[in-house]
Amino acid sequence: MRDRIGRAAHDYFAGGAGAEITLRDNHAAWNRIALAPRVLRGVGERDTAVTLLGERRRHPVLVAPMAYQRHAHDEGELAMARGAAATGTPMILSSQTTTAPADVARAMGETARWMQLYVFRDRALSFEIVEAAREGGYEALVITVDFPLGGRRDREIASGFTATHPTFLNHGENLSPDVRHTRHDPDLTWDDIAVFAEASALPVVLKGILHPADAELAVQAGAAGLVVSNHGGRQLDTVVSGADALAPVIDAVDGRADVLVDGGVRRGWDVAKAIALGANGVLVGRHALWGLARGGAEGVERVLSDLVDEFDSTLALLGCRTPDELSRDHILTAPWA
Ligand SMILES: Cc1cc2nc3c(=O)[nH]c(=O)nc-3n(C[C@H](O)[C@H](O)[C@H](O)COP(=O)(O)O)c2cc1C
Ligand SMILES: CCCCC(=O)C(=O)O
Repeated sequence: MRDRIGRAAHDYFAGGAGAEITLRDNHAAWNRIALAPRVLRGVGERDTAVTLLGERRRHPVLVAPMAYQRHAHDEGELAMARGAAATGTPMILSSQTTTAPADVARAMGETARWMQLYVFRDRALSFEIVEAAREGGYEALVITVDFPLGGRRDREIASGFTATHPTFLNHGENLSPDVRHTRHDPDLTWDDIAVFAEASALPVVLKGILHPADAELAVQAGAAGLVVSNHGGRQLDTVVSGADALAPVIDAVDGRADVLVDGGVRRGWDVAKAIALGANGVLVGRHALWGLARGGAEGVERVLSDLVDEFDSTLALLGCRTPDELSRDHILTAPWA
């Protein structure tokens, strides 16, 4: 993959903060959960559909927002969108998209798309994103709240990735790490959320919650959903994984908002564990990105359809016909953990 996309882009995509302890733990944490199947429950007829933000979806998987996708594949976000749409997978488009939101919306067709929002010091830039979300028929605004500034990413610093494909917001300049990591508004607070909710007239999802007390504040701020996430281990090293942070957040939210989770999700049973713990949906980041880099739209489609198929067969093997039938009764702390 390094040969295909170049070392700097590879290290930007693959890397995490610091010594990447959290990055490694994100997937390992799912493996510390053991499954406890039930048998003889008649699982011949199954349906993977779930309800997310009040809408019925074919399955609980979404594509996570990821910046600069043309650095992974020439067709970038367009190919990601086509692969996602082919599998009925909602895509969350990054603020740092290298394809116009309107073009991505067309490629998604009937499949849902959500827009991710970074709040920059230059608020006008952020309102451009909100406007594009409305115009492109995006169904939710995902405000990322774990990025007051960029994390210290040793691998990225060493290989010096500069984003050279123009993004929809930067009108021409290259995005060096210094620019990328200092445009964000570090003074953002809970009070600002309502402004964007109002401007977009869309349901707001807050992405990057790990602490149950923040989950409570998110509900109070009117969030329709939240994403339990450590940003793919890219922000602060040694923070807790999404898998481990999930249950306390679900308990704090207590059904008042949808809860999604991400970080290290690669297998159908990872998805099943998230749903069994009480999540409504799961975001997939790098796993989809490597599909894109390997094979464009077809590569994305393969990765996502395999993941959903594997989730479906996991349901059967756990004795469930629908995601609703998954519960904490199906999970244990792994004896090997
Ligand atoms: C290359 C890359 C770029 C990302 N860009 C964004 C972004 O623009 N906005 C955002 O909210 N999260 C961004 N993220 C974080 C992802 O949305 C997601 O939280 C994380 O990748 C999930 O972990 P996983 O890659 O292990 O699935 C990015 C992640 C990666 C790997
Ligand atoms: C300004 C950087 C946005 C991309 C991002 O969120 C990431 O690299 O993790």
